[in-house]
Amino acid sequence: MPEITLIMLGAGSSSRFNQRVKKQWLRIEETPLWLFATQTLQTLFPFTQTIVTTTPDEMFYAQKFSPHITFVEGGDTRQDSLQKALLHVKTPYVLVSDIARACIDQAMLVRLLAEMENADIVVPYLPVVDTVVYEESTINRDAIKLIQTPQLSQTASLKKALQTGVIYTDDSSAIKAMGGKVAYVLGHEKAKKLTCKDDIPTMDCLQAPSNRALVGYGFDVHAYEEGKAMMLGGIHVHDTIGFKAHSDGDVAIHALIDALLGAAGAGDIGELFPDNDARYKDIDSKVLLKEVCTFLRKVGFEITHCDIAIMAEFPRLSPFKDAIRFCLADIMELNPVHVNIKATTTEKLGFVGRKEGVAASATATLHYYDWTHV
Ligand SMILES: C[C@@](CO)(OP(=O)(O)O)[C@H](O)COP(=O)(O)OP(=O)(O)OC[C@H]1O[C@@H](n2ccc(N)nc2=O)[C@H](O)[C@@H]1O
Repeated sequence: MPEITLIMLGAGSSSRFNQRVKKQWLRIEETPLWLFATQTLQTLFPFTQTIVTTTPDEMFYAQKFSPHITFVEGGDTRQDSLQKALLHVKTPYVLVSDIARACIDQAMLVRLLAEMENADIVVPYLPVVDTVVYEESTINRDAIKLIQTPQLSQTASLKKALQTGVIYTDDSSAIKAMGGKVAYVLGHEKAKKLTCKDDIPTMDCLQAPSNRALVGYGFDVHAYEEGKAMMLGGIHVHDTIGFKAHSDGDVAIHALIDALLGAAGAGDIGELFPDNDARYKDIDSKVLLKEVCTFLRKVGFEITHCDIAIMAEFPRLSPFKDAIRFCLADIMELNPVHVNIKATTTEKLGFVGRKEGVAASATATLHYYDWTHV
């Protein structure tokens, strides 16, 4: 069995998809597209290693989906990402595909494998069936090939071809420019690339996202600190007694952020915003909440509900509950009725009862972005 590494290129900006969600993160049932495309190919061949390129800000989250994939930070261009991934390839052959081509079939891969020892690269293509006019002249359409991926290269040839510094739109162009041998095999209509949202209905291998509700839980505590304002739920609730914290100490927002991250399986607030990072010194936690909501929508979630309980003997929060609700609803772009705020004392018990600090817990509910109605 030939040793082949699979490289899946998924670090694109998804700009032409032009939705809040990036196309890489559309869910097929509960699987993000990048993992669905990867697993589709992995079921067709026992690759020695699988490498996925992703953007730096999504890397931490993508890694939570599989311990068996090598994740590599992508570059500014497809070719940059490919060259970074190739640094990790040790096998004589490499299959390079775009996660946007998610519907690859076995027969197409078999055709690529059949030619792999006869060329530097094997490339799937589609013939042109329409009449083609080039600069007002009709040209011979039989001479045209519409190139697809995945493309199967001899690793050494591909690495060498990309060293010239010239930017190519695909691997075969680079190898051809180097004088390498290119073998063409018939591709498949199904292997079309998901580029714009209107392409979705043509991707017949994609199942609709799950409609399961995903619920997360968060909890945080902060001690009082005199000499600073208290921000709670995004609202200024006291002038001279605030919270001891690296940020503004908004314990309600921190619990809410942990609940949102929990529902997505994305870890906790301290992983995203380390409390020793100068960027977050005295930061307004509303900024952190907005960043988390934007990230969650980018990676394929809709935010549907949250419920926060604040445990405090001081200050009295009833006068602020509605202001907190509307403030957080605005940041999360939620109907305020779906942002519930509760406050309770602990009947003088524990650190809250002794007025040493405030605790907050929260739940948050997410759903997968439903692309079937795009
Ligand atoms: C908001 C920030 C940023 O300014 O700081 P504060 O303003 O609260 O101080 C932080 O995100 C606030 O993170 P938070 O998670 O509440 O702080 P901590 O309780 O100290 O935990 C910090 C990090 O250490 C990890 N941690 C915590 C406890 C523990 N026994 N083992 C751990 O590994 C947590 O997973 C977390 O990622």
